[in-house]
Amino acid sequence: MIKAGIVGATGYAGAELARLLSQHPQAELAAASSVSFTGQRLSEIYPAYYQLCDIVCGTQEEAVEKSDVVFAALPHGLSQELAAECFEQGKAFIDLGADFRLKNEEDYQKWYNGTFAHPELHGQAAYGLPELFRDEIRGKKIVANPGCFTTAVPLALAPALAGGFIEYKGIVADCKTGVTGAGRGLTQNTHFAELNESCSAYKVASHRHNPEMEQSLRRISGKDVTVTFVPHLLPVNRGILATCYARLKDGATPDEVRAAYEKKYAGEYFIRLLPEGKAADIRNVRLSNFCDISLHFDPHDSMLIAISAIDNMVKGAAGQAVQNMNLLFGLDEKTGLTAISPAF
Ligand SMILES: NC(=O)C1=CN([C@@H]2O[C@H](COP(=O)(O)OP(=O)(O)OC[C@H]3O[C@@H](n4cnc5c(N)ncnc54)[C@H](OP(=O)(O)O)[C@@H]3O)[C@@H](O)[C@H]2O)C=CC1
Ligand SMILES: CC(=O)N[C@@H](CCC(=O)OP(=O)(O)O)C(=O)O
Repeated sequence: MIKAGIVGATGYAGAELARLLSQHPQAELAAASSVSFTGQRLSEIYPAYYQLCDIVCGTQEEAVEKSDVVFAALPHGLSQELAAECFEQGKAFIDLGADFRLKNEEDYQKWYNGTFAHPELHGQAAYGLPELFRDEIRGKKIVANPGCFTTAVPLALAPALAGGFIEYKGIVADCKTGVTGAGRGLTQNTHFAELNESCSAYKVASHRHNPEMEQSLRRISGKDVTVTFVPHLLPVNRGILATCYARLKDGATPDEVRAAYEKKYAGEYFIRLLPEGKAADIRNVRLSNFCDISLHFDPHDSMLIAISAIDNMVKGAAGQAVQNMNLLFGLDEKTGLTAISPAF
């Protein structure tokens, strides 16, 4: 059994990891850490886990010591020293935060107001989006788990961009998210009365996931891709819906675009390319590690509209982190992640 530890286990992403790891047939939750709840059981904080995941929260140091793989589910900026400690001790490290996602330090400074404390570790870190960058993940000790929007948008656009079927400028990603993406702490925007029965845009064209999604799309296409990205907050707990608009190049046909998606995602268990006429829907991926993608074409304006849906807490965070753990430890990627969504 792989011994897994979660640092920041009491937050939403950490708690979701605890849920998935407690059901994993080849891993055990060996440690969970918290600053605010040290000494308390995770099931005291999240009663759904009563008698199923009663682990007592300890310190960060204990989590490292007891684990083969350490998951960090901490606010941005707190993972670099922890990664260095794990690396020194030969432990695998999977960061759910953003400290290792951006390859360019200037981008990291601009969007996260931080520096690369251990530049050599950034060189070692793999970007953990297996369906696009699987080969770089195998054999690594540090994995930067992507953010939720930065999973949904690149998966929706990658085959069209890599195949050269769409213009790489002028792409628009209009995204909706569930409120758990904001974490457990309460803010005015996530207050029930402010959120319920509404839907609002935030960080319009100024969200930190913008450079991250462009980084992935540039890597897979070799082009200087730009994306106009606008996130919106929905009054639901879970889910990301990414509606991506891109202009088709002259001569590109819907059939060949669809064929490129079929080819790229053939054999990708977690990607479900929906049949023509269906639209991706967050309800159908809820609590699962699947990413549903639907393709639509607007002939009068020569547009591709690629829509992806994921559960932000699973494929957008904890599920993908477990998928990366499976890859690092040579397990079948699907291990512990085959749950399907409830039908309604
Ligand atoms: N929610 C989501 O959909 C996604 C989240 N992520 C990423 O996962 C990470 C965690 O997010 P999320 O769970 O939503 O956030 P939460 O705010 O819900 O949880 C944050 C966790 O970090 C701990 N923590 C806070 N401050 C400190 C500190 N100074 N030192 C040590 N521990 C601290 C808290 O624990 P305690 O107070 O008990 O110590 C808590 O367990 C973030 O980097 C986020 O970007 C990534 C993808 C999606
Ligand atoms: C609703 C909400 O606030 N969502 C978060 C995204 C959470 C996430 O996936 O991203 P990180 O890991 O980069 O934090 C946001 O827009 O900042």
